[in-house]
Amino acid sequence: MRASLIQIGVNPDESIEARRLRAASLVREQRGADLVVLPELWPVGAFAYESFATEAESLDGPTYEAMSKAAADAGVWLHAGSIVERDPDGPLYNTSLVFSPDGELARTYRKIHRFGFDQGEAVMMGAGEELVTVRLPEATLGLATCYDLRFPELFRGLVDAGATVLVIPAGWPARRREHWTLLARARAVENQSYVLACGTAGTHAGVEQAGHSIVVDPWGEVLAVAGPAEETLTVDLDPAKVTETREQFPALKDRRLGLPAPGNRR
Ligand SMILES: NC(=O)CCC(=O)C(=O)O
Repeated sequence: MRASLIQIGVNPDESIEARRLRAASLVREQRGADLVVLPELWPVGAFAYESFATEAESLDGPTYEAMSKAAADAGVWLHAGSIVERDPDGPLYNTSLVFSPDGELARTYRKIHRFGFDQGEAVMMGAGEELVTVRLPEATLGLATCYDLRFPELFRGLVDAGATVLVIPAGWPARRREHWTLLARARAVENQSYVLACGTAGTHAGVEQAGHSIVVDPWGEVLAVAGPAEETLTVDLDPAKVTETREQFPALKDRRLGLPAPGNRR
């Protein structure tokens, strides 16, 4: 199973429309891959809070249009990263779009953990409430977005729902790059799953992006890692390796769920 992660640059000198066209063309170049992944909020920029409301799109908006066509032209499964979704009946959401190779919108995922504490995304967007997996012929994707990476219980839920490849689009800042790499490997090891973590390059809203998109196998080996600049990583995954790892080192079977709260035992 061939996966391509497009670590696109998000910079203020490029318009959103120009970036959409460029992203679509980069996706088309990945013909021959099974799965292509773009990062979080690449049209507007994950930290461009002041543009969230004006650039919000409906689920059939311009990013949908461009990515649906690109997926169909390339004949790939496309995790098109996320958009600022305008729900006509509710708040904005940070919503990922996954297309099948015929360009159909197969699944959407609204980011569950919003970043910013008491500002930015955390106050401007609604929180997703639903775990999302996507069945591909070779693997089951478990979806998460950026800050979600810090919440291991989300990934356990995805694994319990059958995920074998955890896909994490992000707009992660350079100043916490070590966290990004460490957490991506931790999620792979503890869940005995592939991790495809795709970040952005460039600097927007004054926040330098980490880049360093990373692909980790179910044993925690780093298969590929990008540099800080725009780059596409292409990696061959072996779906059987998930089953092998889980059988040969069956730690997931040793979980102890439902233990009582701490008592007063000495
Ligand atoms: N866009 C994000 O979710 C940023 C997350 C982040 O910067 C962090 O967890 O650190």
